[in-house]
Parts: sequence; structure tokens; C-alpha cells
Amino acid sequence: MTVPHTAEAGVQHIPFDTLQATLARIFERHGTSAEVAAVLARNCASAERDGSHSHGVFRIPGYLSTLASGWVDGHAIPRVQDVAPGYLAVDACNGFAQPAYMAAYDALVAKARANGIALLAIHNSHHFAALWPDVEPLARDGLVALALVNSMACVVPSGGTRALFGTNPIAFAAPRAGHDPLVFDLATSAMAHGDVQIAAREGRLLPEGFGVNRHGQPTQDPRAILDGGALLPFGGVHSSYKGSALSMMVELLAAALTGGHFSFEFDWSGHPGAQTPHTGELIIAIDPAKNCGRGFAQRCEELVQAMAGAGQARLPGERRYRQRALALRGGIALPADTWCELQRLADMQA
Ligand SMILES: NC(=O)C1=CN([C@@H]2O[C@H](COP(=O)(O)OP(=O)(O)OC[C@H]3O[C@@H](n4cnc5c(N)ncnc54)[C@H](OP(=O)(O)O)[C@@H]3O)[C@@H](O)[C@H]2O)C=CC1
Ligand SMILES: O=C(O)C1=NCCCC1
Repeated sequence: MTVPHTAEAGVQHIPFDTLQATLARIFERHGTSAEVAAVLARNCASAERDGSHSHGVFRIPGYLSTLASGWVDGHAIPRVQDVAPGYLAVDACNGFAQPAYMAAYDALVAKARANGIALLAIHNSHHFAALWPDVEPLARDGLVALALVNSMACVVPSGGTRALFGTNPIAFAAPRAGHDPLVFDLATSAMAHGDVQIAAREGRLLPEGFGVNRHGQPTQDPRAILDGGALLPFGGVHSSYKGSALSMMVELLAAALTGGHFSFEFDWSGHPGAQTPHTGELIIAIDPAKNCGRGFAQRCEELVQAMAGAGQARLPGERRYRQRALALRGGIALPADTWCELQRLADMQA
């Protein structure tokens, strides 16, 4: 099953609430509880709204084939454990990471405010989405936030010969005086796996230094990367050890520390169609008011102004916020055939 996303087709502008409701119906009709469907639909619709196309509706077929394969439990009810004053653990019970996060969100915020810092360790979970939706709300609640998640072995460690790490993104958010939070969200690989898939579908070559083929030879062909090849860590040929070190850190914090699988550890071969990595996620929330009073957001603003003064043309997150404002005004632009297919999926019985 594919959800087409072709530029040539006519474009329709869909209100956010309509897309979200349609996605929720799709999830519920294809094997999730209403609660899980609501969380995944908001997440996926938000990604599409913000132009995070590698983790928007492009992901729907992957979600559905995974649910059909029995690899993930769409009805899982997460178990939250209060481990220590600044420490929460959640067993996602082989469900998606975001409902597990939502089950512990209020407790995480309360702990961060009480202790100054708190962490949330999620394991036995599947994360198939962009990471910024996991940190931006914390910054809107006045906290500084960091999130890390590992995925599936598709990245060769620096100097290595075979895939071991996931694309392992890191997302950070900080409150900024008078503005939307400052947010970055980046894969520690040269490119997100989803963007490799999109490039393959559109027949585009990748820049040099992004991946290798199944023989370990450099390639710019996304299909060769997907067909037994691998991505390289970010940083380019001379500095990929930096991306590799960060990816290693993500494996340790998102998997070893939480009790989740490393990206190379889980075996989904018994579940044809499975695409969601069965790993872990770590979220850290810090209350800046504990040390800086109300001043942190202002300091953040001073840094941003200084960066602009130094010539930085745009901030991370800025493109997304601009895209969000456009989409909330005029609707989310979807190729007509994509919208048609989503409606068909929402109306069909599993
Ligand atoms: N769940 C999972 O296991 C995985 C999820 N992902 C997701 O894939 C998505 C894409 O990741 P990736 O391809 O690395 O993201 P990008 O390289 O597109 O962007 C990374 C960050 O850099 C910012 N940025 C991009 N260009 C500039 C620029 N010229 N100046 C300043 N800032 C800039 C972006 O802001 P802006 O958003 O405004 O463009 C963003 O915050 C992420 O949301 C990530 O979470 C990736 C790997 C695995
Ligand atoms: O784009 C990526 O890289 C990934 N996204 C979702 C989970 C698997 C890796």
C-alpha cells in the first residue's frame, strides 16, 4: 500500500483539524485504541502541518503495515513508574512512545518544577515520528528540554564497515522571551532515513558523503543505501566521527539507560511489514527558573539576537514555524491523490 505524494497532482488545502480527525480514524480502523489513535494523529498531522514531510502522512503506510504485522501493540496501556524524585520510567508495553510520554507528561513537568530537573525514561517502545513534538510543549511550559531516541541499524559508525547505529535524532527546546521556543531536531546521520526513502521515490541523487552501498562503497544513489547499503553519520568525510559520537551517546541514553533495545538488537524478521524500531527514548526537562529566575528566556533572546548580529540567516525551527503559520491560515497542502487515499483508508474497515 502506498500513499502517493506527487508534486504534479492537484493540491488540496486541508484544515489541520480535518487532517487530524482523518488520521485518527485511519489509526483506529487499522488496529489502535481511540486513545493511541488520537495521540498518533495529532503527532503526524502536526508534522505534516509544519512541513516535516519525512514524518508526516508519508509515514501512514509504514504505521499500517507495522500494525498489520503484529509487531507493535496499538492497544498498549503504558505503565508509569515513579523511580526517584527526579526520575520517571515508563514501560510502553510494546506500544508507541508518544502515548507512553503523554501518560507521564504532567508528572515529568511537576518533577522538573519541584526538583529543578527530571528525566523520563521510556522503554519497550516504538518511535516512528519527528522528535520536536516531544520537546516543544515542554519549552512552552517554561522548561528547557532535551529528547533522544534511537531507531534501527542503518548507519555505519565512523571508520566502520557495517550498519550499527540508528539515525538517532536529538531534539532540544528552550523558552525564548516573546517568541516561539527555540527548537532544533536533527538526525545524527547525514540524512534521516525517511528522507532517503523520499529521495528514492522521487528519483533524486543524494549529496556526496551521505551513504555507502551494500559493498561499503560510497554512493549517491538512495536506492543503493536502502537496498543493503547504509547511511554515514553527519559531519562529512572529515568529521563524521562527531556525528558518530553523538549517535553512540543516543544509543546509550535512549536504550541502555532506559532499558530499551540498541538499534542493532531487535529482530523484526518474524514480522514482515514491520517498520517501527522497537527501542527506547529519554526526555530530560530542566526548570531554568531554579537558577536564572525569570531571566533564562531573556538570555536566550540575547543569544538569538547576537547570532543574527553575527550573520546567522535563520534559526533552527524558524522554517517550521513559518510553515505552521501558513498551514494554519490556508490549510495543509496535500496532493489531491494523497488526500483521496487518506480518506479511503479512513473509511475502510481493517
Ligand atoms: N523517530 C526516529 O527514530 C527518527 C526521526 N527523525 C526525524 O527526522 C526529522 C528530520 O531530521 P533531519 O533531516 O536531521 O533534519 P534537518 O536536517 O532537516 O534539520 C535539522 C535541524 O536543523 C534546522 N535547520 C535546517 N537547516 C537550517 C539552516 N540552514 N539554518 C539553521 N537551522 C537549520 C532545522 O530547523 P527547521 O525544522 O526549521 O528546518 C532542524 O531543527 C527530524 O524531525 C527527526 O526527529 C530522524 C531520525 C530518526
Ligand atoms: O527517518 C528516520 O531516520 C526514521 N524515522 C522513523 C523511525 C525510523 C528512522
